[in-house]
Amino acid sequence: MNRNPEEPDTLPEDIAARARRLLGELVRPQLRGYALLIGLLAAFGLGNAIGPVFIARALDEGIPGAVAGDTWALMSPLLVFVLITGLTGLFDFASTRLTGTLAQRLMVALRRRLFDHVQRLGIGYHEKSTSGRLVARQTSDMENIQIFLSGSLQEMAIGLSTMGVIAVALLVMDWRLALVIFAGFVPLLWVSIAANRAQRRNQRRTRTAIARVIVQFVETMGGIRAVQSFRRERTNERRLAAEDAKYREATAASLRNVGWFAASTRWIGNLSMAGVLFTGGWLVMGDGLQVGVLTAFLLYVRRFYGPLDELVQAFTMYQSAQAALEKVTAVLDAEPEVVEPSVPVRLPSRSGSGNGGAALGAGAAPPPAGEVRAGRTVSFSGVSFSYAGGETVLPEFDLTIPAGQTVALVGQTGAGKSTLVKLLARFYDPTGGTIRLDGVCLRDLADAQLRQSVVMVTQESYLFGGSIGDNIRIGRPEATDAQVRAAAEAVGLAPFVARMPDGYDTDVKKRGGRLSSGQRQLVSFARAFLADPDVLVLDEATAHLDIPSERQVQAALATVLEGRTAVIIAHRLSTVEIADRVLVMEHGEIVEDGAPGDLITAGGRFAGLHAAWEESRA
Ligand SMILES: Nc1ncnc2c1ncn2[C@@H]1O[C@H](COP(=O)(O)OP(=O)(O)OP(=O)(O)O)[C@@H](O)[C@H]1O
Repeated sequence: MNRNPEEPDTLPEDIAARARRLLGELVRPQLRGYALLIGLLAAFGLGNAIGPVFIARALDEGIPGAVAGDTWALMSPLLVFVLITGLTGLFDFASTRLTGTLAQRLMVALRRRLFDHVQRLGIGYHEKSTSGRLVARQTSDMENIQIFLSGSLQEMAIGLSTMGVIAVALLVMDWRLALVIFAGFVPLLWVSIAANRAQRRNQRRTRTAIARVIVQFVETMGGIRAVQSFRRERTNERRLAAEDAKYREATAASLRNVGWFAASTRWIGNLSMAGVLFTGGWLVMGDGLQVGVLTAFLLYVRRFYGPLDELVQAFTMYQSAQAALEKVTAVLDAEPEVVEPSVPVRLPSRSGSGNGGAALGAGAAPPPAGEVRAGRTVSFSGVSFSYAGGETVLPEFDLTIPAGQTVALVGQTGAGKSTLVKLLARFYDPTGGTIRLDGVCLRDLADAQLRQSVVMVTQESYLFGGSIGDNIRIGRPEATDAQVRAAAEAVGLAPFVARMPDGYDTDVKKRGGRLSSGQRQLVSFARAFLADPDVLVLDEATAHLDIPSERQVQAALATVLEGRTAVIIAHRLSTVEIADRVLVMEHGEIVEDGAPGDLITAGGRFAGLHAAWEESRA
């Protein structure tokens, strides 16, 4: 399996075989349709090929018969010819329609499969692989496969079946002339094999080159603000031009190959024609071959080599589609780094109130003294971690966070705070050791239960197209409007929504572009609160908020964090004030652990950080 998320330009050796297997899997559910298609194409090829037999009959028997007064002798083969060509047209229509339908179905299945798979690939894959490459797979590569399946494949099948039927007809009519034509096959085969090899190489290069062009485009558009702010336009233009040049080069090589292939096949066809005329003329003179048979032969030779031009085109598209399918296969072969267990373990049911969203604005009753009402116990035992191929970020460490506790993680940039919470949300699995939730290893939990139990809010605050209400409801799709409003009120989003033209129905526009980054952050807060998880992770989640908004969120946090376990990463120490416990991290290790007041009194690193923060506020 290809585990390299970068999906290198040099694909694994057996990729062609794997792509064929994938195609087989996609074709299997529609085998009947394909069988019917083969029947229609064979009928079309037969009809197409059999016509000249009746023209020969009209010439050799019909005209002499008509001259002798028997008009029917000429009419009957012509009528059959008209009937056969009419039927052939029907077969052509039916096979074209069916090809289109089958191609569409296959493409939809492939597109869905790719989309579903890519969505499920781990964060590790997406952090390393550029989204532009995946866009190339879903657009340009898919388009190439589609063009081949819905057009070129049919041309190829018709061309080949016509040639097959004609070959038989030629043998029946005159085997000596037929052999002259077949002799052309030897150089034709040699040329085809050579062109096939070169074309496969060229098309793989072309696919890679176009993907790079798309990557450039997607990255530029994704970071358009940074591009314009730092005047990167020229640099990006130069980069795109360089990628375009590579694409041009790859395409030119492919076209050169098609050019010489087409020219060689045509020349071979013309040589065959000359050979048939020469041998046929000689046979007419010396062996009594009828002129009508020779005429039919010449018509056949034209029909025999006629589809070759289309075959050359179809063959180019075939190679392009094959290269595209290989690229798609490589993505489909990438395995999720975080694997769901085949037999998941369920978390024990939570003590106290369930996930009813009781905290949302309603103000939950405090737990009886000494009892933790809800939340889950989080434990790290002998956990170590390093990103793929990288240095150790977290050396072996142990940590237990009792249910219901709010822990603040502080430490310098790069200390490993985000890495620790990414492990807790199981975006990655630890390199060593075990992380447990109420004693159950995260690896043993069903994905759905894990995502329900641990929710992470980051400073990214990604909003999807749709209304503010839709975006909050992502936290819990079945939530009522009242619950959505309660969540918004809890985090201080409600006054802002009230000022929007359509309230909760206001469209947030692309990626929430209509909202300020602070407002987007409040929406993702509301979303997380509505989700009502057992464990809430806030990674710099208040970074974009102004001081009043942050205060408001903090006031809400006191209510919302109650009854659940929370891990908060914050550079602004104001957030730490609501924590029961502070962990100071340095180089992936926990160097201080205690209640905020105790740590300040102890005068260690946290006390230093706190003093500096107090000073900055003064
Ligand atoms: N996806 C990744 N691939 C490889 N290395 C990574 C990745 N993400 C983080 N790192 C590395 O892991 C180390 C810890 O990073 P992490 O983001 O956990 O730090 P942090 O304490 O959260 O920093 P900050 O406060 O700046 O957010 C850093 O050295 C960083 O370079």
